[in-house]
Amino acid sequence: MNEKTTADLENLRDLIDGVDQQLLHLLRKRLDLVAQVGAVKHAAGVPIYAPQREASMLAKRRAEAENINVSPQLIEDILRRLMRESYLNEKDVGFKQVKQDLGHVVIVGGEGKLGQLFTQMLTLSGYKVNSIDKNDWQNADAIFDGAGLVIVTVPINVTCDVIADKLTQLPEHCILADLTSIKQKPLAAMLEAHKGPVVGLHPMFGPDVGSLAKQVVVVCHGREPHAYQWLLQQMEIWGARIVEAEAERHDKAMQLVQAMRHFSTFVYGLNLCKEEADIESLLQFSSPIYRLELAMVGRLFAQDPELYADIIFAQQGSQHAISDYLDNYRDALAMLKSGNRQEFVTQFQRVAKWFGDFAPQFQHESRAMLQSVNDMKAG
Ligand SMILES: C=C(O[C@@H]1C=C(C(=O)O)C=C[C@H]1O)C(=O)O
Repeated sequence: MNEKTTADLENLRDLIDGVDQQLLHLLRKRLDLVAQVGAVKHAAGVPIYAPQREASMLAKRRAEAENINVSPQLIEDILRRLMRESYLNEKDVGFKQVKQDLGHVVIVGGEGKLGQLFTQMLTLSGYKVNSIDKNDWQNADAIFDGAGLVIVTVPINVTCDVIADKLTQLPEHCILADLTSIKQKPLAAMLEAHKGPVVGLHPMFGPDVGSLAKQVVVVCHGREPHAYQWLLQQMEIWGARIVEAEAERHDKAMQLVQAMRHFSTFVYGLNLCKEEADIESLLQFSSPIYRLELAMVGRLFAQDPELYADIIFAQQGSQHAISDYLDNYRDALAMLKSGNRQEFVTQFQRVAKWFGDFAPQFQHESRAMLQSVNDMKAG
């Protein structure tokens, strides 16, 4: 059935179409300017992401919006979306090469998704990048000869063996780095295998990010930090935020941020599957928060089980965190079964107090996410 309309409505809609077309041309104009910014940054070696510029621009536009009775949140949302587009467009012109006299880069596991992403970013920055994978080890001597940087990005469960077995004869001044999502063991293995500069990196994002702008890379220092300072600077030019951490503290945090997180998501999915939940009808009845939750759970199962098995099984310590969770779940279930409503409220308040200011902050952040989940509905 056609949507109902009137002549007045059609007139107004024509005017709106005209405004939207103007918006489109303005967008084109903005994208062209951003492309010029990209070229200037490329020449000057300025990072793709400029947080101070963004903050001051947003503050000004919000104030101007209020003056003409436009919601400040509306202009902020639009500008943030445009800035995301900018990062992608600025990337197209490439990046300044911080280290000119490096020799080539070798990515061990370059055929993997993260390996491909780093290959792309390094190539866009003017480095010569070679890859070595499972079947190329007979050519290893030639591939590593003259290398200035070797980045290991192979599955976690073989990382330490690959380092110990294959990376003991690297050129003396070559930097050895890894991208593994745990840090203590690979870092120790790299320090043992190689006498030169060593650094542990953990990119805190998946390989499907379009740009590294605002993405976090954790850095665990190994040996001779001055020798790889340029690499951190290079990643900052890509827009990444470098967060330094002790390997032990990083691994402990990962028990919650990764192993626990992914394991509970796995169990959530397993439960839906065993309960034979009907996803179609769940979606029909879903509130935005449920839709978001289902999307977060569902996206796990669109990915590689081996990768998640690696992350979850990599650390013995994770099992403690996960079984603590089970204990808490069991206690909470006992509270429910005993009908102790008051205890639920008391515990709720305890947790709320513990979250402190983060609770309202998260409520605010998630509101924007929920609204965009709702925006995506069509038909
Ligand atoms: C265009 C720039 O690059 C990025 C994108 C911005 C934008 O789209 O307005 C603003 C700041 C930077 O994070 C810039 O630095 O001006």
